[in-house]
Amino acid sequence: MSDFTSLLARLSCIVFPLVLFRFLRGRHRSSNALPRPPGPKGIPILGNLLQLPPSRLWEKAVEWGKEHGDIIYLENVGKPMLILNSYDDAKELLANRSAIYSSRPHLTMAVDLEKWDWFTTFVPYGDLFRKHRAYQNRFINSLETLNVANVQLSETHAMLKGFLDNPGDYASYVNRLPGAVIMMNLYGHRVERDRDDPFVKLGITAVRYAGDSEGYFFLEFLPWLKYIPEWFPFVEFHRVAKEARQISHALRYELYEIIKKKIAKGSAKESMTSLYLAENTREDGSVEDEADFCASIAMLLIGAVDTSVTATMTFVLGMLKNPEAQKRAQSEIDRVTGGDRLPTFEDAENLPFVNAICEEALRYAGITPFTPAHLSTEDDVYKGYHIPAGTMVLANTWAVAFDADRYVDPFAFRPDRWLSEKEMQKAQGVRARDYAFGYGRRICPGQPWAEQLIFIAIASILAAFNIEAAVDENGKPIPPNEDYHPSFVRSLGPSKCKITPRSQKMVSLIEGAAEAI
Ligand code: HEM
Repeated sequence: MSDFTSLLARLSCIVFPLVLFRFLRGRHRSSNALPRPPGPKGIPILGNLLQLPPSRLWEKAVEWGKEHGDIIYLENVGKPMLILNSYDDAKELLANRSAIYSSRPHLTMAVDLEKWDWFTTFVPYGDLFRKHRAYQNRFINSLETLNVANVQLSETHAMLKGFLDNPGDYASYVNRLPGAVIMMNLYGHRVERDRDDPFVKLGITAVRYAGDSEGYFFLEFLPWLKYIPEWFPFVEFHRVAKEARQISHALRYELYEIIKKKIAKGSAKESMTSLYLAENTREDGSVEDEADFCASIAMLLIGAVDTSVTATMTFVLGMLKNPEAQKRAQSEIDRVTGGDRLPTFEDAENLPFVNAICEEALRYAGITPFTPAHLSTEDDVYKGYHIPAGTMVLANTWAVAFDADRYVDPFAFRPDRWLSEKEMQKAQGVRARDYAFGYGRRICPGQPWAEQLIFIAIASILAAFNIEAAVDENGKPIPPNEDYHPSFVRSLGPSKCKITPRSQKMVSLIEGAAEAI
């Protein structure tokens, strides 16, 4: 955001009478009600708007929590916002009371200007949301429909081959994996091994644009600013919105149209799209409910394309931070596979420590530090506080994941925490998978797909490779990269490390598996 726009935003709200009117009306109403939950004191009219940091609000909320408690109430230009720093509150409001906490706020930048209105994450609770869910659940929650496991396994083997051929570039193979699987599931589209796929790239770009739209939060509180004409000097958001609109349209329709033609020629592989078209193409060639179907599957691409990458990159980081855990997991795998085959999904139940590593990667990664905002649709009372209808509610997953009252040494990568009865008692049985995927009716529909992929990716890497810190010119280990990019979906770049096959046997197993793809 340019300084000018920011200044304009702040000044104009002081003179804008409608805002003043809303503020006065809000104050009058609240005087008769129960108190709002505690939170940092704001200033007249703007409320807490100027206290919101440009990024890492989740960390600021932890700081506020020390003074105000786990439930933090803010008001930004009269718009109520609630941050929930504890798991119990998030579960109570967003899951147990999900009948009234399952909508989404209307976002000026993302929805009005960038036209991500078809993103499931931005769709308010109602018929359209239910329709998206029905399409998504049919294929992604019942993984057998498209034989997802086979695709996940063979693309994991392609990743191992990449590690073998080009270990220094391991991050690019980790990045490729979920995109390759989901493209095959959704569209029957094969992502080439050694080339950037334009559609996966489109998906990643879309996540970036949609995530970055948060940076224009002033538009959410001063939505009339969107009417500033495009030619107005120094107004950057219109340019960004224009780019995003093109990406939004391309993502929703372009690949779908290509696949539709392939299907008509009989040259496409079975996928969510081919099954849908087979069932829903009318005699005149038109397709039932096409626009919403396109939207709900393109959203699955968005959901899948980078979230599991952060978990797998965090796993590599974890192995560099905790080499003992790596050795222990490898011995566990060798006991189950005999060291002469690659792991399969059926091995999962016999690999508790590997599962604990997956869980720790999910916790440590803090992939979505805030659950995307839920919106309350009715007035509510909680713990003696009044929560007005229309409150934007953010569950602070980052605060829960690194809560020292729940987890011993939360900033250490310690998979054994999930296997210790004593530590699980302290954690009150709350596992990373209980909060990493959100809550209630909006819970992530891709959870089973993601957990399965993360397991097979991590188990396979552990079975086949040793991951060690690289050393500098003085022979000292180079510290791993822990610098997560702080966005709506956190991401982590590669560390300088050595990735070497554990045995000649593993080399030939990987070569053989890769040839079979
Ligand atoms: C480790 C991987 C993943 C994590 C941590 C994750 C996390 C989340 C979270 C926190 C939400 C918001 C839930 C809420 O508002 O309460 C969400 C929503 C969503 N996720 Fe995921 N996700 C992951 C993988 C996936 C995958 C693989 C897919 C698709 C195959 C997917 C598709 C979606 C969709 C469509 C939504 C929107 C749901 C809605 O607004 O109702 N996600 N995810």
